[in-house]
Amino acid sequence: MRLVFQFSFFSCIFIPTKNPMHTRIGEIQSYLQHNDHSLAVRRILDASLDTADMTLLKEAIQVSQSYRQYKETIVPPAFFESAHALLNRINNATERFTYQTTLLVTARDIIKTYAAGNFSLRPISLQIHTGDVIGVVGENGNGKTTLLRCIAGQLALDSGDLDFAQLKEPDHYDIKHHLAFIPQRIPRWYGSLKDNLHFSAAISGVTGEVNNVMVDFMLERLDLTPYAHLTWSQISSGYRTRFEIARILLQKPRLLILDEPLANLDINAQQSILTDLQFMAKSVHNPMGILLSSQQLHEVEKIADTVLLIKNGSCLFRTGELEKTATAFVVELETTASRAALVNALNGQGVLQYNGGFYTITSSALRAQDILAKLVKGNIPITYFRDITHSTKRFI
Ligand SMILES: Nc1ncnc2c1ncn2[C@@H]1O[C@H](COP(=O)(O)OP(=O)(O)OP(=O)(O)O)[C@@H](O)[C@H]1O
Repeated sequence: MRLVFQFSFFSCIFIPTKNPMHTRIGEIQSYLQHNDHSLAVRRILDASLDTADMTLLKEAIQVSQSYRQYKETIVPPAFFESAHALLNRINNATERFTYQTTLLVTARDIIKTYAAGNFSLRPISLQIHTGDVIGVVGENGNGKTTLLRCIAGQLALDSGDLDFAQLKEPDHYDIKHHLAFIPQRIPRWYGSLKDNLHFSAAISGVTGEVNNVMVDFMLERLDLTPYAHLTWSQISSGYRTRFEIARILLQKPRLLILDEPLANLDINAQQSILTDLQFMAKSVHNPMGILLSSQQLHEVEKIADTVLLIKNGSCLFRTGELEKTATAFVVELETTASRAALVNALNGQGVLQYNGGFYTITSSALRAQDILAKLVKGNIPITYFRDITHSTKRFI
């Protein structure tokens, strides 16, 4: 159990929230105030990166390294003092920052059929701007990877077109350097994790002292510092995913495409990597567009601006459209109660469907909270409840 030291100094901090960076800094202060230290440290690292100031970056690395010593113990006032002092300096350094989005890529009616096999990706269109997080969800074999590889320029299209707004008449080489693609199976590397990061940064033109600082930064940011000296075979597949994200981020891509990044991560790491990616995409100074595929649709829906549900190669729905088309309220429920008890509690105002493990309740009259109220009133034991009215889950 972690013991927490409450530092009253924070109650008197005030930073006006007139620009997006100030809003972010205000949020970080709130994390610190509410003892969400780990999240605060990750966000301090991100905010320092936004300043592109090596001195602030080094201080943020120190704050993060010192925090690691306090895990499982009392977090002392000195940690809060240095974190707060750094936040003030970041705030001053970002005084004139404004947030702008830029169009990165437009895919229009792209179609792909593999020469071998029967699979076709049907016409799919989408746009990605800096700051966007776009999730592609669907069951196995429905075309998520194919769509991502088409947009990454790795597969030749049968028809439709791909327009990279920032590139004039791009060839494969230009596209490859404009975006970063993290595949589902991460290729093996040799040597230590840290040496590989130094190398990766160097071939992207990051050299000298900046190379050292950026590698230390990424090691801290992706929680890799304790594993820095280890090799491929000495780290778990989840940490290989983190390594690959660190390696790619050192190249500062404008567009990041990740195929099933959650596949090897435990549930806590899934949540934190997704919220971290969302935060990095919306970086005030250096925003990027993110396109990712996953089968974890609830997790992706929590952080993505748009979610595309792919079924048999077609885009069945995308969030936003769902809200317009929803004609009934739908919830998902796990209970030990019998169907008869549920029907009785709902008093005929919902249609029940059992999907093996879960019930789905559809009602045109009752909103999720009304359904919940009726179930509670009917003394129905509930182990899981989720409103999926606006979720792509309705269509799976
Ligand atoms: N190179 C290829 N040649 C022929 N068929 C292929 C090729 N790559 C994929 N396919 C087929 O295309 C279909 C879609 O595959 P894809 O990998 O895009 O699906 P997915 O939704 O990403 O699946 P998963 O969740 O299992 O990764 C599958 O039926 C697959 O067998």
